[in-house]
Amino acid sequence: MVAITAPSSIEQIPLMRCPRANAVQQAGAAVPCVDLSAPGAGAAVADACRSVGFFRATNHGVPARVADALEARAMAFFALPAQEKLDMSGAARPLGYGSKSIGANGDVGWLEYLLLSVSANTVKISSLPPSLRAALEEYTAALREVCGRVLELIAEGLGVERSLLRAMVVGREGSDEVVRVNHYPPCPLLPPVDCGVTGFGEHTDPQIISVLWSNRTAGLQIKLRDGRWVPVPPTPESLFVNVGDSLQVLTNGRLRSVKHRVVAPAPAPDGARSRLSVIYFGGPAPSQRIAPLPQVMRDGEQSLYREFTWAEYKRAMYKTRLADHRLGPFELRASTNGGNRPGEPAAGSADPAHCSGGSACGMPQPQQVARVH
Ligand SMILES: O=C(O)CCC(=O)C(=O)O
Ligand SMILES: [Fe+2]
Repeated sequence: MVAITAPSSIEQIPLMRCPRANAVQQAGAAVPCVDLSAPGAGAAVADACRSVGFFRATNHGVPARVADALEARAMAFFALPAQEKLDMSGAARPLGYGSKSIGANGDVGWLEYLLLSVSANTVKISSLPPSLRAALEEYTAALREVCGRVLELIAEGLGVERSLLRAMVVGREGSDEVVRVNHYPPCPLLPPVDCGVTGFGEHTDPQIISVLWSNRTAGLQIKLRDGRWVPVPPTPESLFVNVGDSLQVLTNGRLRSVKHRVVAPAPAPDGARSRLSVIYFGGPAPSQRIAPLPQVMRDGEQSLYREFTWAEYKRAMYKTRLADHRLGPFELRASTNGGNRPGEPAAGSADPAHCSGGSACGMPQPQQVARVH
């Protein structure tokens, strides 16, 4: 989840360098898949969260009709005139309806979205169409169960008490549950070869975990530990689980939050479909202390992070850009590369993942952004 501001008049959306077509075939293998109902699922989930920070979950127990109903209601909402969408949900500050502008600090993408807080299983915005609200509430209730189950499996895989992580989010009074519905219409711009138009810029999710569903339209990519970006093939019958920054801290870095991003759907001769994704973000209560859990630490192990509360981390996050290494200021080890994650390029240095300066896409500097109006 990221902070959102009101739609702005921003006219330029950055391009990103995309994995070549042959990487798409390898991608399936790079994304771990865990059957949540299988014996040994705890070890498999913990392994995936250690090695990639992301996995595809099957046998998750959410009936297909729940996501299908939400997709239909959400697409009907996004088809409304912009003013009606704004009147119904308010401009995203950070909650509400937003278009192209993500957060308060200049991030832009080819998308529109609804960002909603859900507590006591009630979507907070009462002026949304009742059928959309009902679909969101049913979906959230189902996803909360998946989140709880995954957190139990992670605890089991880490060898700690089963309810330890789950209890921070599920059934905890005041926990910070947020749902985001992202709509990426087909983008009419033709980016240079091996590039795409940014749908949602690279970031990690700050919560404990997030669970994503998408329709059949591709676009999500994750960054592997070796620095390669790989596309995540969309499978609407599966859910995708992201390790968030808070879980990284709670496990003292054993599990690592995954960088991910979305490339906007390209125009296709057969008429590309919109991408629709719905993400449930499992965040703790604002007063929850986030620090390495004593239960996961070995004797004498040093904490890699200073303790903070979830409210403190959220405040800090609202001041940053999507791609910033937001845990940097909370790390206890001296940083040697300007607050970026170990092994990642320092801010402002050439990152081969981006279409920058012309080297990646053969484009001169001023054209590294796409004009959208
Ligand atoms: O839309 C997607 O597929 C992912 C979006 C995302 O990462 C987010 O909303 O945090
Ligand atoms: Fe995300």
